[in-house]
Amino acid sequence: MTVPPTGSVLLGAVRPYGEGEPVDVLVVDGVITEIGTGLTAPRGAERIDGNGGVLLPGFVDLHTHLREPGREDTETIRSGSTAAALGGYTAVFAMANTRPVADNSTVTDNVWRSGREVGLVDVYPVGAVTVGLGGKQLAEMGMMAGGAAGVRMFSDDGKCVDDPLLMRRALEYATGLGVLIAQHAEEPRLTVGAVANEGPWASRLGLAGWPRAAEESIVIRDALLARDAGARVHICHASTEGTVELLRWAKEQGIAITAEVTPHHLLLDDSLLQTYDPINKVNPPLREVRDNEALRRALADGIIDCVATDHAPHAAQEKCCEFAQAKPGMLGLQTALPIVVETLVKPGLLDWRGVARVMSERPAEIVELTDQGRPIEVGEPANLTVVDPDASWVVRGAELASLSDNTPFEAMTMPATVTTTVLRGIVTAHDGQVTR
Ligand SMILES: NC(=O)N[C@@H](CC(=O)O)C(=O)O
Ligand SMILES: [Zn+2]
Repeated sequence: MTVPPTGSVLLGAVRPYGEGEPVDVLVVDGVITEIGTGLTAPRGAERIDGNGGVLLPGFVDLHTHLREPGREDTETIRSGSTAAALGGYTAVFAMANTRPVADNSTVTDNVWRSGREVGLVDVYPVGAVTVGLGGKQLAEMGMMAGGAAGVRMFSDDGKCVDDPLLMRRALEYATGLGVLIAQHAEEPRLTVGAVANEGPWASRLGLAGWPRAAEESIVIRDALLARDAGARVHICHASTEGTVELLRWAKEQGIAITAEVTPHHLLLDDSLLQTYDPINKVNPPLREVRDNEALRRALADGIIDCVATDHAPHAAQEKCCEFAQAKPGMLGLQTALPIVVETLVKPGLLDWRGVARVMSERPAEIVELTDQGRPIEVGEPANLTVVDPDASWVVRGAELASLSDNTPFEAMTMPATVTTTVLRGIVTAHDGQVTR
């Protein structure tokens, strides 16, 4: 593996974890070398004024869809990396449901190399669990794990590995390889034709319901499979109150299960469907207010480990048709942090240390990254994000860096802004612009 480039920068007047008086943070060759006041930038180092902003470890997204290869009209590794850097991310995990599917090391290594070439964020390819996401035959996980990309997470996301025996084998195989399986928990026999949360809104609007049991039955099944296999399992985009209770139970039993929640499942509920606007169509579907509340509490108390965006770009023509025909998925990279501020920081459920935990530290731990999600201390790698906690802005899909516009937060006011992102000492984004 080639050594990645590093940079030197002086971040002036920042508040690590939003605590105390502003300090300067000096980064030399990608490593934090000094934290104090009145520091001067060595020759060649850039100086960025943090204006008293909150300094956090760079965010790590375990669930991003970059659409390259195959649908470069909707997102590329470059455009998605740009959105990620502007959103405060220093690492993203690019899901395998590309065309061709990332079920072999040629694809995963190419995604890895392209991410490095762009250089705005570390792009970690996720390998498919099964060949072609077909759910029938295990993919060559060992080859992908052993390739240049060193794939560390596998998922058929977009589809569930619904065959229990195959899932059991995948968990056993992954354990041997020391990698993680992330499950899109959806029992497909319960969601035939389903497009909206099963509940009063779906009934009223005549939309086919996606029952909670479709998610929860797979969550509990996979917890038990992981228990028996002595394996770790990660649950993608948890969306229901019931899933929270099952995760709580499984964790109490000592089962090695982790889970993520998306910003949209923290903030939005299925009453939005009354507009019939397919912009609000997503998998799993937007649920109910009680689910939003349960998911927020679960994130605050650690039952849900982290926030993941499920950034899912789609072309305008795939989002403007009938609700039932539209593609599911919504953008997320540039709005994730402000939504965490809105739903957790403002109500007092999380402080900035907690934000660092759910956006950076836990996701890095889950995939065993040793250079991300690290404490802001001398000697640590400088993957960092500066947030202006009071700079509000209005979301305009057309102005986001993604090649697609499908944000459900159009025209909403976001309460906070990522101002600077630093990857190994290289400023990748500052004041709304990427640097490369
Ligand atoms: N979440 C979605 O609604 N869509 C994702 C797939 C997925 O994450 O399940 C996509 O690839 O578009
Ligand atoms: Zn999914």
